[in-house]
Amino acid sequence: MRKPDGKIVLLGDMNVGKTSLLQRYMERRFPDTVSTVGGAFYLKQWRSYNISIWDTAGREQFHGLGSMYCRGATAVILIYDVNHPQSLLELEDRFLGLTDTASTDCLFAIVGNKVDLVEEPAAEDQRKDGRGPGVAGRGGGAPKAPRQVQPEDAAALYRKILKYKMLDEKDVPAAEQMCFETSAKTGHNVDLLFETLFDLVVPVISRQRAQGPPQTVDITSYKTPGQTPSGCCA
Ligand SMILES: Nc1nc2c(ncn2[C@@H]2O[C@H](COP(=O)(O)OP(=O)(O)OP(=O)(O)O)[C@@H](O)[C@H]2O)c(=O)[nH]1
Ligand SMILES: [Mg+2]
Repeated sequence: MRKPDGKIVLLGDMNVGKTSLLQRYMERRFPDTVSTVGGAFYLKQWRSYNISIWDTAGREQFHGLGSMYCRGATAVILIYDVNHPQSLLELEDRFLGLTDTASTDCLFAIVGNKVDLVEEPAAEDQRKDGRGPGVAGRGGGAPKAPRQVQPEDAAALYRKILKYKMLDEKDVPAAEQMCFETSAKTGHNVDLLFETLFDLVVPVISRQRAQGPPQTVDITSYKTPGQTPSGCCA
């Protein structure tokens, strides 16, 4: 098997839907999942590149493995559940530090999943008593609840990440481009998320290739002070 050219890692608290998102994209379905143990990856060919996409475990006891999975990552997708504000806070508190092992030009995307469970106040959904569709939801589907996390909260986290990584907003994709709301259940924005990232990752991979392997010090070209032509204090 050819070594992957790039690596994308999914991080986030347990139950936010990392495995479901990846399966929705790769297998075009929304199967029942079991909580991930360790990690697993898919290979995706995008143009002439092979990209590995790593699903990780959100459970606390596997936390230590996260930085290993992030090693050399070209992009990290940080996932939270739009119905659980704590899962967004965890991204900053518990997961961001794991990305210290990622590539220096690593890209970041922030994803609010399970948006299908959010009760949006659309005009046609308003009941005569002025309340929304209620916990029974529209069309008798899963119970919906008012939105818990605003898109601006995700954009604020994106900017914090840029600060943490000491990146200038001018040199990286804008928050609007890198913050998504998805539903692994309905497929909403799932292709957009992965394919936007693939398109952004490709130039990073080709830039890394052009630069070649990391520079090493060539000790044969090092001159001891005795060999150096004296410049000043001889
Ligand atoms: N309604 C709804 N449920 C979802 C969605 N995505 C995932 N789920 C459900 O949420 C639960 C957890 O999903 P997983 O994909 O296993 O979550 P995970 O982030 O991989 O969890 P860990 O492997 O424990 O870290 C499952 O019951 C999924 O069916 C979504 O977009 N909408
Ligand atoms: Mg999982």
